Amino acid sequence: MAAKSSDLKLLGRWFTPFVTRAKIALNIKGLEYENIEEDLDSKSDLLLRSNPVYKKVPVLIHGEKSICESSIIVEYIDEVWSNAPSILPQHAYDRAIARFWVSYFDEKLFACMKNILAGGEDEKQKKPHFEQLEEVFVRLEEAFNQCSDGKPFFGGNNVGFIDITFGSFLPFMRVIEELNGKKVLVGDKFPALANWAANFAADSIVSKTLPDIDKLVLFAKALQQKWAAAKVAAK
Ligand SMILES: N[C@@H](CCC(=O)N[C@@H](CS)C(=O)NCC(=O)O)C(=O)O
Repeated sequence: MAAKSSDLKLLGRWFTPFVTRAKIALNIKGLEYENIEEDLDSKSDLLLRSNPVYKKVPVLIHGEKSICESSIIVEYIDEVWSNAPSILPQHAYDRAIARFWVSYFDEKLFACMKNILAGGEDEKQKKPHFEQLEEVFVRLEEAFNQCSDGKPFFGGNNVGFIDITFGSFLPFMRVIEELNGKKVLVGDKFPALANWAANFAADSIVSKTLPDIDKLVLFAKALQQKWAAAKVAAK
């Protein structure tokens, strides 16, 4: 099904990995869409009407219909525009495995990364979260070797569902590395993942969709200051 840009609107915010997921999926399918930047401190009526339950971005508006939650948006895009390249695997079991890892990223990986960022300069507070991050990477290194079958991506030769959802967190991973002065996704510990990350970032569609790291570092520093001020005010 072809889509005109007037048919598709994406309510988002440039820095969020959840929005990046939707953008990569739209770009993989070659779909034109209107990108609407939301002010999350003063949400638009359109966002509040389109996602009345969570009031979060991303929301994909297709014609008159709203689709919420980033992984559901990616699945929706893949189902509606089912032309190649496919984002989800062809076989039901492989799709189940991909959904398992996508939910793992949201449960575990996102929490670790958020806790590290929230830790600011406090090394003691951040230590257990860095340890958890390493555990997550150990699991994902294994998962990559099982899913990729010797190919460059979790999805095989092309960027797929796991690649999009995990890979959208990579810019924030780089920010964590930059702010903490150390590499976390390192080739000597996680050779398959480090290689995957390089392939993912170099993909022609992904590379033009990921947010700028320098801009993201500035954003993360401002966010840390905001969190620190809120903590002081709450004492
Ligand atoms: N589970 C959601 C998470 C989306 C999310 O957390 N969005 C954040 C930006 S990163 C948001 O809109 N926050 C606004 C708010 O919480 O008020 C998804 O996958 O789409």
